[in-house]
Amino acid sequence: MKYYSRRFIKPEHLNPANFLFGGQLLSWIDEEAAIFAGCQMKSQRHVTKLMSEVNFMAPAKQGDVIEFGLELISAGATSITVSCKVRNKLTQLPIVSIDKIVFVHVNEKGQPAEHGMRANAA
Ligand SMILES: CCCCCCCCCCCCCCCC(=O)SCCNC(=O)CCNC(=O)[C@H](O)C(C)(C)COP(=O)(O)OP(=O)(O)OC[C@H]1O[C@@H](n2cnc3c(N)ncnc32)[C@H](O)[C@@H]1OP(=O)(O)O
Repeated sequence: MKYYSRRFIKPEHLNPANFLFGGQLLSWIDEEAAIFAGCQMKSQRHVTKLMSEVNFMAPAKQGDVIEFGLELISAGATSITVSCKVRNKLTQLPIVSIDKIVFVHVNEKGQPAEHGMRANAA
């Protein structure tokens, strides 16, 4: 798995327990994974279809730098599946893991459309 962007945890990202808000992290993951999926499919028009179990393994806190790992798992005719891991940049300790995020390439009407890319399960 290759690690791409990094984010710095600031006060506005925290929940009442003073850890990184889970919804904020999921929003970042969706964005990072969608860009990764777009690069794989060479698509700027795709939607998130499914996220498998989200395993929050350890909290992140203010001042932490986290990084986003993404990997292509498989590709179908219109969809691709990627996995995501987020870890602490400094300690490398895992923060969250999602085995499957499915993106579907769509046409201008929002219907599934072939992305023209084929890959075997990695
Ligand atoms: C050059 C480029 C530079 C990069 C440039 C990057 C640009 C970066 C852009 C940022 C991009 C922003 C990304 C926004 C991310 C959202 O915010 S999207 C918003 C939230 N998502 C939605 O609103 C989607 C709502 N759902 C839908 O519209 C429809 O369900 C969908 C997704 C169009 C699919 O329609 P459907 O009728 O269910 O489709 P269906 O034909 O049954 O299946 C289509 C594919 O999905 C698969 N599938 C369907 N259900 C499932 C399931 N439950 N599990 C697994 N797979 C499934 C099927 O197997 C099929 O795959 P293939 O075998 O063809 O590969």
